Amino acid sequence: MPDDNNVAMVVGEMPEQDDDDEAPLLVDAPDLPRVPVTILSGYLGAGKTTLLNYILTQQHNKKVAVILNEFGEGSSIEKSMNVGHAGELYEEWLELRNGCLCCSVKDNGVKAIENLMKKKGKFDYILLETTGLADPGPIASLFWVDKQLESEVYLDGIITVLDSKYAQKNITEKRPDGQVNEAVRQVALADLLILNKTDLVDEAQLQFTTQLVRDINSSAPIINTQRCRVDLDKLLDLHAYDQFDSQGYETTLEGRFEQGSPHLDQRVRTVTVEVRGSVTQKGLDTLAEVLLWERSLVTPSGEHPLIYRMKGLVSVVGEERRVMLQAVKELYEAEPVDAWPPSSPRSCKFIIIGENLDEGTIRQFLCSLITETSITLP
Ligand SMILES: Nc1nc2c(ncn2[C@@H]2O[C@H](COP(=O)(O)OP(=O)(O)OP(=O)(O)O)[C@@H](O)[C@H]2O)c(=O)[nH]1
Repeated sequence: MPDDNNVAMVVGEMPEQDDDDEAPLLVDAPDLPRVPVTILSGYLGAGKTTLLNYILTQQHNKKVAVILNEFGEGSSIEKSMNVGHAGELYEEWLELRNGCLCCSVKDNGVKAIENLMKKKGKFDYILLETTGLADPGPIASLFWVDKQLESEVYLDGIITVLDSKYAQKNITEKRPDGQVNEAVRQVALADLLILNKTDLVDEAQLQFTTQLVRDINSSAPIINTQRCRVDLDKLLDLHAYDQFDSQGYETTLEGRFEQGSPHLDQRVRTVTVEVRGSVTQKGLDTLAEVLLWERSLVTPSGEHPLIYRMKGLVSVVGEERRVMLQAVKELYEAEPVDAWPPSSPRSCKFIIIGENLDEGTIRQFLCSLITETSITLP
């Protein structure tokens, strides 16, 4: 049983509903050394393998493992890879000259990687390349593991590579089933966006594509590259899932009045909200239930918001520390991080990316969870 200071560390999908009003019983997670996993996402031909090759050949003093992912794709999609040696498919670990490792994993999940680590010894970093048509959401869920399960790996972030020449076409393409297409999902879930192949477009097209991408995900930094050449410090150790992205929040705020370039599918966008005051433990539970699990919020046009990604930094009644919220689809975590600065007024900040987000509806809902001063900030 945790003591009262150890509140609020929740990870979970939709739990069995309980009738009582009790706050979740939570303990602080053990702090174990763990290996970061970066998911490399991006549409077909955007430059994911080019980025991998680039990282592997840089000086970084890290023993990096590259994993070609076929998670969630059934058993045998054969992708020829050319990391290190053109055209070969690595079923087994391949050791590169600089000590880096490559392999292709067909089993699902963290366990497969942990087993591989047992066989090959620990490495410092894992890069996981997804297939060009993969939705990174379910893959992120596999690696975003409850700290209390004491996994040896943790999700550092999702990097999405875009082809500057074709991104506009890929993003605006309508799927026959009316669903949001994969290119849009890959942009929405990114913690870092690499706008690659800038040599193939002029300044006007680059700006147009940048705006298109910003309209979907206005919190992730965008880096323009040729052949994915980018400072490794900007790619690795993002800690996107264990820190609140204050810079991303500010960027989104700055960009919010510029949103609205006329791309064809504006269903997916980013909304930022700050509400002054504190939320109760019960309010936190309601937030996850209504926004993520039941999806019971209704916009004026009768749609239900679908959250792809949510990040928050909130004040919780009775908790002296700031509480960080992280969510990917239905997976949700709330964890106290650090003390509130003494002079800083208590507030709750959110960055939300998803479908059918109506800012007014979301703001009103979040205000309804606040028990103390419910002054809405501009
Ligand atoms: N002109 C130009 N070509 C590039 C750039 N970056 C990568 N390419 C080329 O684009 C092609 C596709 O790059 P890959 O790195 O294989 O792309 P990918 O995302 O791994 O491709 P898939 O795995 O098939 O989805 C290759 O021929 C690269 O050499 C760039 O900045 N400019």
